[in-house]
Amino acid sequence: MADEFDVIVIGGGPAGENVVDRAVRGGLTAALVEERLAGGECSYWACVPSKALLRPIDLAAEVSRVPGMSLGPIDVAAVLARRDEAVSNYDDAGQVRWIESVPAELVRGHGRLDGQKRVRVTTDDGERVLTARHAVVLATGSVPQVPGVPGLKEAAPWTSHEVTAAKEIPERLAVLGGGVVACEMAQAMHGLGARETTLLVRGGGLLSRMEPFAGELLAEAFAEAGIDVRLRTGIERVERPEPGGKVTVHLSDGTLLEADELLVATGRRAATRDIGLDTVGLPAGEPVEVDDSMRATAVGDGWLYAVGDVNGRVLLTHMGKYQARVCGDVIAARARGDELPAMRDLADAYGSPQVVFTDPQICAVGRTERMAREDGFRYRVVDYDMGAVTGAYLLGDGYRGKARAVVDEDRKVLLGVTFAGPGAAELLHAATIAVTAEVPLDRLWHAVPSFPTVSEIWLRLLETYGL
Ligand SMILES: Cc1cc2nc3c(=O)[nH]c(=O)nc-3n(C[C@H](O)[C@H](O)[C@H](O)COP(=O)(O)OP(=O)(O)OC[C@H]3O[C@@H](n4cnc5c(N)ncnc54)[C@H](O)[C@@H]3O)c2cc1C
Ligand SMILES: NC(=O)c1ccc[n+]([C@@H]2O[C@H](COP(=O)([O-])OP(=O)(O)OC[C@H]3O[C@@H](n4cnc5c(N)ncnc54)[C@H](O)[C@@H]3O)[C@@H](O)[C@H]2O)c1
Repeated sequence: MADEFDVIVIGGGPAGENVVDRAVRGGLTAALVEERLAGGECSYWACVPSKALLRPIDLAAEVSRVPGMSLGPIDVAAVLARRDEAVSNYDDAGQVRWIESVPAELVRGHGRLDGQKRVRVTTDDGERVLTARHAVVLATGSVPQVPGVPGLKEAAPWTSHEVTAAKEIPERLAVLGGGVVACEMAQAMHGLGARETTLLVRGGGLLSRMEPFAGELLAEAFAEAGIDVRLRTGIERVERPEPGGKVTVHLSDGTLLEADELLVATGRRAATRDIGLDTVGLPAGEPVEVDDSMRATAVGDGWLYAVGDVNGRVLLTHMGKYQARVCGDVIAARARGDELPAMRDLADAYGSPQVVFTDPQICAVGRTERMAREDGFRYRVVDYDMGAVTGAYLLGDGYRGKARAVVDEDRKVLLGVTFAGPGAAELLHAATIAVTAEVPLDRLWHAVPSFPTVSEIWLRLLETYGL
């Protein structure tokens, strides 16, 4: 049986869902193919559960900084129950209702491209072939990457999938990696009761894509909390004789580390190994390269698009959703015969905003100093101690934080901003607006921050710059 739709989207995560929404708003019909749960990795095994696990730890840290306030021990069972509620108990009925309301058709099963504008879906009942009048969109996301260290795969370590869905907190947790998943989940597990948490970090610092001071502040906070961060430490071999039993990790310095669980957080790869890319002349297993309208650059006739993690541009939900809005609008405009729809992905090029939800929070948008240098800008760096702002002092004793602005000296606009400090997440969008809208600094000077908020950091940064 062949079914025809204007647009077929493979992958029902945040990116895929948003393409469907925009394409249908643009007057098209759409099918969404999903093999697991509608809502994707983000809703069930990534953003949502990880933040549900981190929130009580963040709050406990806030309370501990205010004299006269104290919290009892965290009720771990209640935290895990709230996490389960946040992921709708791994039930996607709410998402399905939303998809139906768009309206779009949800096709449950594994989708594969089958040549131009065709998608073959393996369903529980057999197979269904869908054809697209205008476009097929790949939104299959990404999967955890597990390095080929001897014994590692056989040890069946946790990845982000298992740690975000944890039913129990391991007593001793070893974490491989020093990126975002490693830092967030190490702090979550430690805060929820892991007695020994050890980060094994290949490089010289945490969060290496951020400004170096961000990782340093976080490492200090980890050390104070008793999380053992071992920099420049690789792993050579892993042993786990009993499935689910004790893990022994052989480290590059010749020592051994024993743990009850090992979390591998060493990055992700595009989920493109088994989606029929070969049928349209693309290499399986690689991200699908796209232009700024999200069209796959290597496929003729402009019918194939890719949004979200699968295109490898930026592995963040909000950026995948933004790309999806661009993509849905572009497909609808092209279907109407508009050859040059105005909608284009501009934000990725500025540098996408990101919040790492640790305590301290690490928030950044645009270019770091290193990126500004590598991209050939004539720039100046402006730093300020966030703890010296009255609003930060009032949030709690011992507030430690740092802000950095990277200024384009030729155009007098911001190239990037980083805030590292407790409760900094909500500061970030102001920075995103200033960077993306390229607000001139002498104009930004007139955006007066309220006293006594941490936002006064903006005033201090501009004063330090010389305004
Ligand atoms: C632990 C963790 C925490 C994170 N926290 C944040 C955060 O706080 N903020 C943030 O912005 N980002 C965060 N991210 C990143 C974020 O999860 C991803 O960027 C986001 O999920 C990407 O969305 P997507 O729609 O591209 O893919 P996904 O969410 O991965 O969805 C892809 C969907 O496609 C389906 N699929 C795949 N192949 C097929 C196929 N062949 N047929 C049918 N269906 C298929 C999958 O089942 C899945 O449902 C986090 C990631 C991790 C691992
Ligand atoms: N709050 C958020 O925004 C958030 C939270 C979690 C994840 N994410 C997204 O998910 C993506 C994946 O996160 P991640 O932490 O897995 O990846 P990452 O790229 O942030 O970090 C990977 C880490 O693993 C290390 N590594 C890589 N290969 C290794 C190897 N063979 N041996 C030892 N160490 C190795 C890297 O040096 C790095 O420290 C990120 O790109 C991020 O954008 C975002």
